Amino acid sequence: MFVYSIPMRNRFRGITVREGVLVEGPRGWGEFCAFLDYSDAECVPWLACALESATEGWPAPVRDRVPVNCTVPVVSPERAYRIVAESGCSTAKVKVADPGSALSDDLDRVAAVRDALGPSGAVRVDANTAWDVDTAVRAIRELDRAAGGLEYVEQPCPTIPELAAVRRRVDVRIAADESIRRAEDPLAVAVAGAADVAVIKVAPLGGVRRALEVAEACGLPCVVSSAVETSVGMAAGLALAGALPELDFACGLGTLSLLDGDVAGASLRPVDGWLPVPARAPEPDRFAEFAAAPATRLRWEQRVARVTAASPA
Ligand SMILES: O=C(O)CCC(=O)C1=CC=C[C@@H](O)[C@@H]1C(=O)O
Ligand SMILES: [Mg+2]
Repeated sequence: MFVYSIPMRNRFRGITVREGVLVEGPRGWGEFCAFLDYSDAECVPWLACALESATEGWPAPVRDRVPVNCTVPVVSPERAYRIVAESGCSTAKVKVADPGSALSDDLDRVAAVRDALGPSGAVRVDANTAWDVDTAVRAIRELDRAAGGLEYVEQPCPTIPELAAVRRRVDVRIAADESIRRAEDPLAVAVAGAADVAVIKVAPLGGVRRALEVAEACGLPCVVSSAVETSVGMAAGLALAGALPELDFACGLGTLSLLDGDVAGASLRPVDGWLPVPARAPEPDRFAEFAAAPATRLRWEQRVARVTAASPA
């Protein structure tokens, strides 16, 4: 079991360092990297995903490469422009509604992203549950204008009824993310008519097979998105995107660019907006450069032991 610690190039999801555990099994390597604010119970599917990669392997893919969006953190318009221009992607997801920035900052950021993409690119935004219904309706209309049209808005509000209420009042697609990955019942979203798109993440949903079941059962077009893993964990996200019967949207699997390093020399970085679907995770042959400090290693070893104890036999 390896415990890694990698600095991030930009603050994203409230963190500036990415930590996690690499586990090896008969089918190769898996990554367990649930964010530190997750409870042991919430970590159970994340560990199951890592163990699936290491011990079972993945279902056969139906495609050999997938389109990828670039991900724009809460950065200046100038930096946002450079991130998109350098990414080679034709779709960009922009983080908005961060507590530390105003709507005007978000409007400037999405306008710069549109400038970098040109008129044919796709712009999506992610509010991570930050707004109430009225604020969401107002912000979405302004962001839609500033972006020259939005592909979709991800999780504008915290609850399914709020998503449904916003969806009735705006002309932009609504994507559900937290309502799927942190929900007791990931399928409630579709039942409530609360979203047009389902964001599916392989680790929080418990692995490729479980995520494929959720995708099929929710009956919505799906977007595969990462949890900001290293290339080891990213491979499982690519295996999911590779095995989905339909792939309607570019995948949020370009997040290695958010990390200032990678445990694998064969890094899964998009080329011209595409990533290959790998048969197994790349070897973490650069792990030694990112080995976590002893106290961090012990904390993660103890977390893995607790989550293993909390996992069904
Ligand atoms: O989907 C993407 O473009 C990248 C992944 C991404 O946006 C996220 C990863 C993990 C947690 C969140 O910060 C965020 C999300 O909400 O989708
Ligand atoms: Mg999201």
